[in-house]
Amino acid sequence: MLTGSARQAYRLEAFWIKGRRASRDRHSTRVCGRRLHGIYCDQAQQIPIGTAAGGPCNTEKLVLTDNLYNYVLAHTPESQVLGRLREATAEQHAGRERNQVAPEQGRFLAWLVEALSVRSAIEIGVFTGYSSLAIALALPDNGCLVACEKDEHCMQLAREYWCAAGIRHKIEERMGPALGSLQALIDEGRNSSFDFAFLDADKRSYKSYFEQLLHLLRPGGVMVIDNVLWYGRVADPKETAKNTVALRSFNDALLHDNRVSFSMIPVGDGMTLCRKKP
Ligand SMILES: C[S@@+](CC[C@H](N)C(=O)[O-])C[C@H]1O[C@@H](n2cnc3c(N)ncnc32)[C@H](O)[C@@H]1O
Repeated sequence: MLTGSARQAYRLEAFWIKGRRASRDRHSTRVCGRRLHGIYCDQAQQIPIGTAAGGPCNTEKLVLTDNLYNYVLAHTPESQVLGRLREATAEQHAGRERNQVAPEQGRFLAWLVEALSVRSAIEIGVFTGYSSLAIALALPDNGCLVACEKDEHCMQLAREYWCAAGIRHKIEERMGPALGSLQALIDEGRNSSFDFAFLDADKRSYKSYFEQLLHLLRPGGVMVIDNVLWYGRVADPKETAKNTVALRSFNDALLHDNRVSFSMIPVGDGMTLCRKKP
């Protein structure tokens, strides 16, 4: 039984559950069945590396049923202000609330920020500010989140809740197309100054954002990239929409990128955690 904001979140996330289930089913049969990528090399250690798709994959796979997802939500702490923002987004941006990260993803981001002792963070794609708020609440009082967004309309709700949560002073807004905002940060000499980045904007620009964020992250810094499974479509060759193709290409390119180590996690719509190698 869910209460209050968790129940609301559960309703909002119903489609995520479907997307994730489809993704898992397709992923398991496709990925376990054949080798998807060639051998590449971990330059740090000069060890040839294949992918986990190369051999048998008999590990028991967990199907995230509605009941189980309900259980996950019931064990996902969410502050009241985050719950209220979720409800306000559903009311004021009805039909677009799926843009928000799921509650367990917000919690995961906040936990990473705490665990990695992040002081300076950057987010690409704010929408109504749910993930920004989760990150900023987890930052120390003198921490900073640079929040990049182009849509002034959705930022109004974000600002309202950042103020309500008492974390407005931690947020530096960068309004406008994010490629320009990131280039401005690079030009201002903020290279290698960020501990943490969260990428959640237009999918076709992910490769460009990734390159810019690599400049801005310090060595050892961590970047989290959202929607890497794109409702399971990345694993379905019949899906040829531009966003799907872009995400597939982004995921493939990472396999050969020796500047980072990474791990793809099937949480929400899929998140990849990347660490810039020192
Ligand atoms: C998926 S939503 C972000 C959701 C947010 N991270 C959350 O959890 O609430 C993507 C956002 O990226 C923004 N966006 C898309 N293209 C952009 C661009 N070129 N520059 C800046 N923001 C962009 C959209 O306006 C939208 O608000």
